[in-house]
Amino acid sequence: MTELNEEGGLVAEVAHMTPEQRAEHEAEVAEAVAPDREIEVEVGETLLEMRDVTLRFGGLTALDGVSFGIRRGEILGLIGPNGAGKTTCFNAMTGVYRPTSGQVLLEGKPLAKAPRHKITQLGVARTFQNIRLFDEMTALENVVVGADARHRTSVMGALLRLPRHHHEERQAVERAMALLEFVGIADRAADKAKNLPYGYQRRLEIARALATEPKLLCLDEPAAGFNPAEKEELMALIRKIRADGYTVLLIEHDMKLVMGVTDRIVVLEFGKKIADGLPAEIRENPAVIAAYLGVPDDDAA
Ligand SMILES: Nc1ncnc2c1ncn2[C@@H]1O[C@H](COP(=O)(O)OP(=O)(O)OP(=O)(O)O)[C@@H](O)[C@H]1O
Repeated sequence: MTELNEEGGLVAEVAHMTPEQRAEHEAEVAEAVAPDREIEVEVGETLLEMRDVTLRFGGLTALDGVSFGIRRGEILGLIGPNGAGKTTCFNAMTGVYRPTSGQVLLEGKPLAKAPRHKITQLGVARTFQNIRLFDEMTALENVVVGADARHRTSVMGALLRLPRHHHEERQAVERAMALLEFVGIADRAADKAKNLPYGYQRRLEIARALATEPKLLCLDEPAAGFNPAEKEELMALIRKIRADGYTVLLIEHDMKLVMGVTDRIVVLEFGKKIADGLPAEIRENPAVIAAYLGVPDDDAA
């Protein structure tokens, strides 16, 4: 695996590897990225459930009796025209907003009034439409901070530099490095987030969300501003994340990407769920076509 030397610099050995060594190395990285997460539900069972969720902002009903489940191990697309309530769904799942009525359940347990950091600990992580990184921190530090949400050592332990804290710190750095490699930006680990190219910043957001070892990873328009080649790479990364055992919920405006990468799609319109099915079914669904009528494919969602 790529390692830190004593000065904290990066020693990248990957470039000199044989194809066999590289495959073995990639398997090691994938292993480090997905340590044993304790997930109670089996693959294919409902991991997170939105149960009849209504969310009002004053007189505006952003979500209106929305019900759907996300199954463990799937890539679920959440689409709908602008203002349909997609981001509000994310916000309801991650504790930013409380449903006016209805429930969000993770592994069958209601999230109820759990605060945001608690929901992160329980296993729901997200990225944002507008990138939110610590600009002055390095890429590596951004990921280590993300992992901190799961750290067991107390602040006192850190101050006293207890051996366990030291050990955890080292583990956190190694895992963060593996995460950067996994998303394909390890070569810029030591650069400040603000100096990274835009595509790298988006990937860094994903690495940081994965650092919390989520059961569910929610990606909010991860391809915004990407060119076609970058979109292809992102699709490959999302598939790789799922292959590593994660469950993914994806909000995305680009129909080609959504249709190409998801197993199932839920469609919202004016806060209501209007369809839920396989990509091929959604593409043919008259209610969905009507919702998007007049909107060219590439601009839709
Ligand atoms: N904090 C808020 N206060 C008031 N209204 C809000 C708030 N957040 C969202 N809304 C409204 O709720 C509705 C749903 O918004 P939401 O952002 O969830 O839609 P969206 O499907 O994610 O849209 P887009 O594709 O444009 O991001 C919109 O009418 C929006 O203006």
